[in-house]
Amino acid sequence: MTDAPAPTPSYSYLGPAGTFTEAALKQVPEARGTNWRPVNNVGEALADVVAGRSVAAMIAIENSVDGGVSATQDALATVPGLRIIGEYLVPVNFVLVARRGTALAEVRVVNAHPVAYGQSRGWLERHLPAHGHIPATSNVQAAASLFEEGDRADAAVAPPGIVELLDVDVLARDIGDNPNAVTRFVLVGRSRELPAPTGADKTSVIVELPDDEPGALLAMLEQFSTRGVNLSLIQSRPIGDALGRYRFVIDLEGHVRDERVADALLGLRRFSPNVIFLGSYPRADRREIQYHSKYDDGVFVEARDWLRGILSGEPEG
Ligand SMILES: O=C(O)C(=O)Cc1ccccc1
Repeated sequence: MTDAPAPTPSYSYLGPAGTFTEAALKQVPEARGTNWRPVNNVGEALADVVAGRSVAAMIAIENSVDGGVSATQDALATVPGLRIIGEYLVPVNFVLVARRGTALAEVRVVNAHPVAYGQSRGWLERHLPAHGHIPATSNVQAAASLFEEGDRADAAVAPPGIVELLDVDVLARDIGDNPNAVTRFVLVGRSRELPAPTGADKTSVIVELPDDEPGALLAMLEQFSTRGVNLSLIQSRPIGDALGRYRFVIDLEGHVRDERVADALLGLRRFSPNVIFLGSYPRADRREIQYHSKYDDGVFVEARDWLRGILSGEPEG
């Protein structure tokens, strides 16, 4: 009897095909030749991972113009059991498209993904000052909706590649507020296995501050500064249960297998009522992490050995 072949794994991404999220997934070598599941939102992508329908999901987490994608940050804070396993960067720029024959002067209402809208607002306000906005689930869906019955929009903000997918006129190119805009995506799975350190890693955590403790924010930051750990992102998000309660989404330079990072996480864990470890993974830009030699692994190991010696009554050498 022969074993049945293992089922082809699936990866979830914000669809339909042609989105920037799909471009990010194309950068993942392990995803080649697998099933790709187009979904409508971050929640659906992560639910696929939690239920085991997909091994991982590609989700947008931050862009250089509009900042953190709050739906993603909040989902990572509240859906248990998720791990970030990789980071990918995609340059983004946008075109304004319409059904064939539409003139720019006729555009009253624009379909756009909220994050894309946030990045094209300057152009839209200058050229279509009285426009209305209808939110779309993705950049490609914004344009696809123009062909759906009952859609009230005259134009859509979409990726330049949309012209290969849909029969549209391009009313304007490069309508993004920043021509060098980049979106950062993360690949999120469930595996507890830590990727090996590469020397160019990031670690993501979400940390809650203790209530009503003066200086708590400073105490949190000291955990990093006293171990020479640099942060590449720190952003607060409301916890949502009461005014004035926040959690911090933090990306730090290094891998949890680096002694200085592990020691900083121990410090965080002692002080914070809730620390969520979201993963250690290679940085998208593969830039090697620089830190002072006084935070080398060997320095932490030596200090531990010294203490162990004291506790076990060894003579000091
Ligand atoms: O992946 C897409 O195309 C999206 O719709 C999400 C998005 C929105 C804006 C910038 C990058 C990704």
